[in-house]
Amino acid sequence: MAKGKPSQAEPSACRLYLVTPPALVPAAFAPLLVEALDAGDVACVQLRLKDCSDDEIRRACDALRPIAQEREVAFILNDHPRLAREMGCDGVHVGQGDTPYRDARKIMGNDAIVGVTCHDSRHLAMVAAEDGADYVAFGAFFPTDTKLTEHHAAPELLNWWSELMEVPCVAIGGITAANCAPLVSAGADFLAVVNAVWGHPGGPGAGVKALNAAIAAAPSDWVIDTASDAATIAADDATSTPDGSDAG
Ligand SMILES: Cc1ncc(COP(=O)(O)OP(=O)(O)O)c(N)n1
Ligand SMILES: Cc1nc(C(=O)O)sc1CCOP(=O)(O)O
Ligand SMILES: [Mg+2]
Repeated sequence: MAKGKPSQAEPSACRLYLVTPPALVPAAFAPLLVEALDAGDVACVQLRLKDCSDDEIRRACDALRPIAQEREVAFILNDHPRLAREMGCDGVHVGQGDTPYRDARKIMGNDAIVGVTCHDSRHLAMVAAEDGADYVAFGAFFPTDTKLTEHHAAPELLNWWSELMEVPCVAIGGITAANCAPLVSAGADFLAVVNAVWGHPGGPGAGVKALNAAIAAAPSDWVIDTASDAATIAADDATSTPDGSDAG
């Protein structure tokens, strides 16, 4: 995953960020990961195993990390900076209840990617960016069955962030090919998905293709429909920059 911010002039600069299912059998999952990564454009893969031992995570890293890195796709481990460093991952993702960003950075070193969950909070995102995070993640944008979520983010947050900040932003939570356009148009640099790829009825390759196509087709301009207080997108030259106090 490129650490620099993609050009604002390219509406399709938004890229896919795959997050694994929370439980998997590495030998069975490896061909599915190959299928997904060979189907289209993917910037990075996050290994997100919940309720697994360190050794189970090590075994999954050994099986899956080379598949991503051989394809120049960044391999990021969720939650575990020490394991991420030990296992040669390209980065780590930490949430607000995990190892604090500054400790994760010390463990991983300056060249690694360290991303931070910021829920729907402008304040958390500003702090993470000022501390040096490589990306901030906002969510959940839509209902999801993959994880119990307490926070709900709206596309306006992505638009505000991308107008103001250089640090890339990741959108996560219930994102599908059918609903992702407003997030792309609002300025998301990456769309992080689980079920839209691993649960796609046509298989993960079809999931990646559908998301790549939806990202490419998303309108480039962002308009707020103030009458309904909902974010709507219009493919015209109008621009709007929502500005307000921190909701988070
Ligand atoms: C890209 C991305 N964004 C958010 C999360 C969620 O992290 P966290 O809040 O720590 O919750 P868990 O994923 O650890 O359950 C993420 N993993 N990745
Ligand atoms: C891991 C995770 N974090 C979220 C957050 O809001 O921080 S939502 C989420 C699950 C994303 O899975 P799916 O694409 O299947 O909805
Ligand atoms: Mg976490």
